[in-house]
Amino acid sequence: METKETLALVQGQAQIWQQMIGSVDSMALKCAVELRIADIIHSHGGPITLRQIASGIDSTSPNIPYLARIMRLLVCKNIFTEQHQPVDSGEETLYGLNQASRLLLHDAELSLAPMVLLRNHPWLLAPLHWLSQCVKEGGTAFNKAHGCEIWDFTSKNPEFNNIFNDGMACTTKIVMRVILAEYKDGFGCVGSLVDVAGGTGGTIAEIVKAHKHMRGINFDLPHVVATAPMHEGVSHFGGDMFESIPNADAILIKWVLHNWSDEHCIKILENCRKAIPEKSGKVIIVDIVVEKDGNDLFDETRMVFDLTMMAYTAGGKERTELEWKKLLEEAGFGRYKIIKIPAIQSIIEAYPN
Ligand SMILES: C[S@@+](CC[C@H](N)C(=O)[O-])C[C@H]1O[C@@H](n2cnc3c(N)ncnc32)[C@H](O)[C@@H]1O
Repeated sequence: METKETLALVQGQAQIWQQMIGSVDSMALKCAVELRIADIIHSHGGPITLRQIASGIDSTSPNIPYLARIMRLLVCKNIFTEQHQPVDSGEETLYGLNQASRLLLHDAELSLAPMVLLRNHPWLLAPLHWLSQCVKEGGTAFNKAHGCEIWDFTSKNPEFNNIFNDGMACTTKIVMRVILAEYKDGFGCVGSLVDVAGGTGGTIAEIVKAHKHMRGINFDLPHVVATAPMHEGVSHFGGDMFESIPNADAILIKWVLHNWSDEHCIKILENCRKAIPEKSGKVIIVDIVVEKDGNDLFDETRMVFDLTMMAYTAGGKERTELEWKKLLEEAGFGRYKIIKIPAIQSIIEAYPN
């Protein structure tokens, strides 16, 4: 009979093994995206055999046993489906798409494939090896790994800049679908909207498309807007949010403040306040609100995001409601409202005093 101690030893091992090899799961996911496995299955219009997947891979001699092992893990992780059908020689396995692998399609309207490639890029994985050093002596893991801060790195490295912007743009499409559905009234009376640190303008383009009365301004660093495509109803503006922000009725700032320390956020939010009307203006923050004991589908992911902010940015973090309240008060926003949406982020509307 198993004693309490042996049971605890088994359970403890299982927990640690699972946590220890979690990075292999991410690598298998990256492998599937690089090999375009979801796209190959999709192009056949339904579940296919391993050989059919292999024949779609960009290689003259794909290793089918290796592919089988990758697929076995991804089926076990519920990323692809598996079904068995009888054939003359026994049975064969057919691999299909589900709600998760459909998000790995490269050319789909909604895809997380570019984000999988960004998050698992060696340039973003390297800083994670420096976490313990950061705990011992402070500093930024990204800087320790690469010798500069992340925004200097993106400005000097066009390849990483593109990978970064593509990753951001694909998640924008997904969260924007939710925001446009859940926050229609919030944009209704806004005549002009600046998207602060809006990347290549995908977010503001979607909002202007849905709210034709609105004038959209995409604001980001000059090297980012330099590569941004034209969007109808949107003008691009290159600049530095720590200096000044173009004037508008309202400001959107999505997935930006979590990159910065409280001191930096206060400076950005003060510049936001100067750019909007004192009485009718509002700042629409789209960012994570951490709930330690929550039971939402994204709660654990939100906490992991906090560690990535710690690794990649100088002082960035995911904040609890109390931390947001304090930050907004210090930047001169006396009132705020949190609107929960079915996404990793929430909407925080902040009004000037
Ligand atoms: C995490 S991305 C978010 C992009 C976009 N808001 C989104 O949700 O996809 C942060 C953005 O901040 C921009 N950024 C960094 N420093 C900035 C500054 N000083 N002024 C304006 N934009 C800045 C970066 O270029 C990048 O596009």
